[in-house]
Amino acid sequence: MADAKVQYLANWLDNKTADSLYELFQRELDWSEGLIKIFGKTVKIPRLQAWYGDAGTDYEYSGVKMSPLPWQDDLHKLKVKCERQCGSSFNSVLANFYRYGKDSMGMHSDNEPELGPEPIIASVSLGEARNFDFKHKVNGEKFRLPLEHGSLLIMSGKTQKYWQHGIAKTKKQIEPRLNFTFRKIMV
Ligand SMILES: O=C(O)CCC(=O)C(=O)O
Ligand SMILES: [Fe+2]
Repeated sequence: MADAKVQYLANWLDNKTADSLYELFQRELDWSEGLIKIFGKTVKIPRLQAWYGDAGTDYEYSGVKMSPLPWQDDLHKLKVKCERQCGSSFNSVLANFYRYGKDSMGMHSDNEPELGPEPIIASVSLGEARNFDFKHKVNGEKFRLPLEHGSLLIMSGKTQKYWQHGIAKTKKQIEPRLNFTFRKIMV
C-alpha cells in the first residue's frame, strides 16, 4: 500500500488466550450503545462500544465528548502487550462490539488532532473475522483485509492521512466480534 504503513500479525495471541479474552471482555467490559451527532441530531451507532484509558484522556468523537473509564485489569495487560510489540506507549483504547453482521463502522480516518500527525494505532481483534476495508483518499484505491481472531493490526506513518478504513455490514449469519484500538492521545 502506497502512503501507508500497515502491519498485520495473524495469531498474535495464541488461541487459548484469544478464546478466553473473547469471553471475558464480552462479560466484564462496560459496553454501551454509543451515540453520535449527525447534522445536529443524536443517533445510536451500529455497534456497542466502551472507552478505557488514563484519567485526562478525554476525546471528542463525532461530536460527542467521551471520558474514559479507568482501565480494566485484563485490558491494561493487553495494552502493555501492544506497547511491547509496537515499541510505543498507549493511553486509551476504543473497544467495539459488533454483535451481528449488520453492526458496522463507517469509513473514517483516525486523524483527530489529539492523536498527533502520524499516530500509531494498535488494533486487536477477537471473535468472528470481519473485513477491514481501506480506501485511498486521493486515488480511490481499495484493499480488503479480514481481521482474524487473535490478530494485531498496526497502522502508523501516513496511513491516517491518506487512507480511510471501516468495517462493512454483512448479510451472513455470524458470531460477534470484538475490536480494541489502542491509541495515544496527547494530553
Ligand atoms: O473494528 C475495527 O477493526 C475498526 C475499529 C476502528 O477503526 C476504530 O475504532 O477507529
Ligand atoms: Fe478507526
